[in-house]
Amino acid sequence: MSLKSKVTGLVLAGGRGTRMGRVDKGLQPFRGSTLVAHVLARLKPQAASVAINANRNLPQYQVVAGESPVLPDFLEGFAGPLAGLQIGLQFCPTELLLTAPCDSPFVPLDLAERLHAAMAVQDADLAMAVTMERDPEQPDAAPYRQPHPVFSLIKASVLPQLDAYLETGGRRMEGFFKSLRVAEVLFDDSAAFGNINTLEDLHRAERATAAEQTTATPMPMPNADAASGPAPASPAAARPADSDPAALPVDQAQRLISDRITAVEATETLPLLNALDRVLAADIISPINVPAYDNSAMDGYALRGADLPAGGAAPVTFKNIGIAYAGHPFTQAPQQNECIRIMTGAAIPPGCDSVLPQELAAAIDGENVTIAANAIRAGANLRRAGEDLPQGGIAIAAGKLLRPADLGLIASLGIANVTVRRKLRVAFFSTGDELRSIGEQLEAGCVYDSNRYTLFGMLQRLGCDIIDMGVVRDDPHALETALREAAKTADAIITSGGVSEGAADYTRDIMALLGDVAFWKLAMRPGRPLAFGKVQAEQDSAWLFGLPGNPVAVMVSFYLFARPALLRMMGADSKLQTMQARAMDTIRKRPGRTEYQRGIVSTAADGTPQVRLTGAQGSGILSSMTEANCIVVLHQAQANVAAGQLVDVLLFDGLT
Ligand SMILES: Nc1nc2c(c(=O)[nH]1)N[C@H]1C(S)=C(S)[C@@H](COP(=O)(O)OP(=O)(O)OC[C@H]3O[C@@H](n4cnc5c(N)ncnc54)[C@H](O)[C@@H]3O)O[C@H]1N2
Ligand code: MOO
Ligand SMILES: [Mg+2]
Repeated sequence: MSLKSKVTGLVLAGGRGTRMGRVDKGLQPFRGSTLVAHVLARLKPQAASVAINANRNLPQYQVVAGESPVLPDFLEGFAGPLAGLQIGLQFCPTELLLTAPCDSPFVPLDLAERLHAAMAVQDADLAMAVTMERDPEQPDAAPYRQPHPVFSLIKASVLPQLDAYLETGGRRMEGFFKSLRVAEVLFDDSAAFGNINTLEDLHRAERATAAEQTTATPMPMPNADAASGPAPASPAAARPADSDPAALPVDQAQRLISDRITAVEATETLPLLNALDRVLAADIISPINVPAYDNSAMDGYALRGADLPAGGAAPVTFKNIGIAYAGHPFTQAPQQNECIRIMTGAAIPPGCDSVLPQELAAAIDGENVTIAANAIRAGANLRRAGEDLPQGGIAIAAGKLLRPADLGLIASLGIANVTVRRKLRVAFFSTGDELRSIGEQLEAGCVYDSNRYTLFGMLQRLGCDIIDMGVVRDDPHALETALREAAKTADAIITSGGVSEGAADYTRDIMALLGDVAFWKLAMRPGRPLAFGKVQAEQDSAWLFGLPGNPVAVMVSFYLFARPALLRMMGADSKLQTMQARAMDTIRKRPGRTEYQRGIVSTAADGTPQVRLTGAQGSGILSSMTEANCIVVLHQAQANVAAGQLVDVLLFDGLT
């Protein structure tokens, strides 16, 4: 049963509109229709049916609602959203009710899906959206959690509890929620939950181009009309007041991305030699003990430990009765004080449990081998059956990116074919009118496109199937075509450029039009702007990573955001390995953002790791990137680093 068939949508439009001069908020004109029509249009694809809760102007709401019901509160006197929720639950013909207020024209299109996922995992009665916000007055202060109780998915079965709560005179949503098991779901786009509270907010949002509202475009997606022409209003003025450009910390952005991304399902079974650099889809279970039998770790003499003098205190002489070679076992058990000449890897003869390395024999005289006092312990120099891998044990766990050692281990088990995840398809292109490809004439004001080459290299290293889509001009139609084509063929799309606020950068507008894409300003340097979300092209979709255009920023953003996400899609572990090294010089650093500085890690005279920066750290300076073998990570709260202090270092690990 699809989720949609279990969900009834409810647009909450029953308020008094106090902050909007008592006008009926939902009916305010907005982008060619009304606010409530936008919310309705965004809930409809997520629900079997949708109702509107309204207490005034019911005929007008009915016009917007069409066939859908318009439900006035059951309680008297504008009792607030809980009264709307009550009538919604009374009406709700399905298991679940999805609510959104009438002044949130940008409500996410995956609201039901994401709330439901959390509800199921946490066995909750209700799942509610939360966002991380920053105080615009105090940009350096820690972000805080902002709950959005009116954006909730609620089990219809909680109605008796709500009735009881309202009966006691309770009117606050948070108060009622205290009696429920509530799951909170972190959404990354504050603007989507930005209600339009004042007429001023409304006019500001109305003036904005559709595209600047990022995830905000109502379904169905606007056509080319909306995609043509530059954005007239300045983006800062265009976004709702609460989508403050305050920067998002790196770890939060990483979590927001990883929360949404799942591994591709499809797998394929390949001959072992073709599985290098692929991600194992199922555990490799050892069909045998490795080693399969007890064998010698040394060339020497196999003997019975019991024949060594007690405490090993005296020399002792053994009689050699035969030879065991690797592949040619000696099967006769020795008698007391007899030994067998044995080679490394040969099976230990029956009854033996110790090996004397031949160089430790005090004397060899014909078949007599004399062992000096204390030369070996009983049990020495044996490799026991199963000591590497026991039969039936997990030899390699699913999710491992197979490297040469893994191929060797799998081969040691006699396994010929392995099941791996299918390769990821990643499309990438550069954006910008100033870009020229190698071989083209470099006119004044132009630069050669380097990002496509760094991206090519990094994607290739990750083992993706790559689709190089070249340079796309700063032209809305070309960008739309490229993004659509990429969404049809690829699992992920990586673009560079156009994600900041520049006037000729159409990338943001088009990305927003084609999908549910958030534009972040991150508290980091380089790599401040980043776009992330899903681009849709009919039934197909792909995750989009819109990386900044500056040549070093694109690499750092790839490394920190795209790479872990792609690895996650590949079903692989994505942890980045850091180490610590001593700063060789002072490093200037401003608290409040994470800085990633290019460095060279080396070994100091005392053998410990040390690091120095590669020089100019501008985000366009690629030469200092090529010299580097690591990134020095200067954390958000960190200030200037004195020479000799330890700093965290991310090794490139072959990626760059
Ligand atoms: N007013 C503001 N301006 C900028 C901000 C900001 O917050 N407010 N952020 C700055 C930061 S930080 C970065 S990073 C850049 C990112 O800008 P875009 O992603 O929009 O990239 P473009 O403007 O298209 O290009 C920036 C820069 O990089 C060069 N570039 C782009 N693509 C390539 C390529 N494929 N190969 C080589 N070089 C490339 C391009 O020519 C520009 O010089 O925005 C800042 N501005
Ligand atoms: O951070 Mo931008 O990413 O300085 O180049
Ligand atoms: Mg550009």
